[in-house]
Amino acid sequence: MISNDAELFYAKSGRDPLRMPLLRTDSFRDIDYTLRRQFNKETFRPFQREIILAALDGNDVFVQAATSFGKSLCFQLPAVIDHGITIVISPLLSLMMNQVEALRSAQVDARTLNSNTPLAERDYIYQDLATGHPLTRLLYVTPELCSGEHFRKRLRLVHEQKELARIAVDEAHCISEWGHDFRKDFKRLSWFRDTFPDVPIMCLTATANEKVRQDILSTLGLNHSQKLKIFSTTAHRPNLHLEVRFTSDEANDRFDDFVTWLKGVYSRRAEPSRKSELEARGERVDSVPGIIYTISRDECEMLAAALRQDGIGARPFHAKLTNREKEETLAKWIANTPGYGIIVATTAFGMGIDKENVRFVVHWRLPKSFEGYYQEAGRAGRDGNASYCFLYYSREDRDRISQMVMRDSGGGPGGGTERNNNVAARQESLRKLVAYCEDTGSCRHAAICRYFGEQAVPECDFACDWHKDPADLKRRMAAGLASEEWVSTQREEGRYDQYWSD
Ligand SMILES: Nc1ncnc2c1ncn2[C@@H]1O[C@H](COP(=O)(O)OP(=O)(O)OP(=O)(O)O)[C@@H](O)[C@H]1O
Repeated sequence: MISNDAELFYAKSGRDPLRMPLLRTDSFRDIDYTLRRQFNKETFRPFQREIILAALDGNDVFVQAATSFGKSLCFQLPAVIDHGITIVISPLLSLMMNQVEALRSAQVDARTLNSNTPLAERDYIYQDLATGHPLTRLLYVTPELCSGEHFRKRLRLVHEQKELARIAVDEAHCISEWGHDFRKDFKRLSWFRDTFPDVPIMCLTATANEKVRQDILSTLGLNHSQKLKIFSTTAHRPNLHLEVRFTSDEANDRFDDFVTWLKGVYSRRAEPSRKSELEARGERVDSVPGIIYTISRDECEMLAAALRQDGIGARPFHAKLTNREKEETLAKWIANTPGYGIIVATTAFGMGIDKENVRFVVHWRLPKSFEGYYQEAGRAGRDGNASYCFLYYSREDRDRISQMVMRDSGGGPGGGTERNNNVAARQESLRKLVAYCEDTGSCRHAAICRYFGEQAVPECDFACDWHKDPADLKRRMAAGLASEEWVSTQREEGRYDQYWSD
């Protein structure tokens, strides 16, 4: 039964009452006011307004947008305005926790239900859902939890009361077996559309090619939706300066090269005019927030220790540290605490990290996928200021990483179409990343946009190594890499069969 007020609202807004749970009043639809009051932001970024209005109009929405675009706001703001609860499905506990903390400090009743949730909080959330009229506005959950009958029963109850406002699937590329981060449990999210055909779904990702996008839409049952709105914006991040640095096992010069670069940055920051500008912003001359991605725990620990010995504040971050150690490192890094300028991380530290002033991201080794490279580099420059992303590439690493990708996928094809598709997709993604590294004839930004299926060539204001000096790029590659002949002899002798444990 829909109240008169609500009927009036629907008549005014043109929204279909059967399509959406009840709403509050018209005044709550002042999205600019909510942006300022609740989210403490002055203006929408390009396309955020359109996406939010499409969601508030009860549409299913697919959002593909660059890293740091501000995708979270696109479901968080409607969740604050709409009546009922929004369920946010997210693959990473750290990502959920960061978002919940930020929302709670903005006075939004957001919670998370996952394997780490304390018992008392878990009980509270289940009781809140059991009322059918939950007070929680956003509930962050893992895809695994959504498969459990206990949780599903509670959601049915909430839905019967017309209080299930929306399902938001963050990092939606994890749904697709054609994607780099495929998670089996994301496939089971088809349950939502099957069970609640009237509840809108929003899915968001920074890394989907056409095949992945189609897979996401069909898995979630959105491909035949009459009310689907697709927003696809460029992957281009113009403020990131992209560079490949070539090396080899024999040269083994990453450490010296990096330290020389970093000390050069420190001395430029120490110049009088720059120094006073930095100090006015509360920044230190000899500390630049950054992330170095390594491929293994051992390398991560050793590199952080070596940098500290050189007087550079660097801390390791990997899956084997205790939760307490990880939380402390992250908090101190975010607060720009002396000694915590650089995080040396394995890929356990990736999606969703949202520190605005990260000035560089270095890939110490070749990442395992193109998407992983883009996601991780995307942690840099989230405040829009110029930031550096460089990747150390060697052909020996290329062969080792290929071995690792084969090993991760169980040695190759065999074991079901889904798995075979994923193995093939991951190998293809790595192949394209290798081609990107060895390409000395085109803009890095253009190559990234091409990878994600964009036709238009983005503008690059000398923000990549090719645009800066194409001849130097060619020269550096020729001088820096081991020859294919050498690498293939070594490979035949099994020299690259050993790989790292991550
Ligand atoms: N309209 C806005 N005005 C100012 N800041 C904004 C606005 N929208 C979002 N932000 C900020 O931009 C940052 C990035 O947002 P968010 O974490 O949602 O990015 P994202 O698109 O999910 O990126 P990624 O895919 O890289 O994780 C956050 O710090 C967020 O608070």
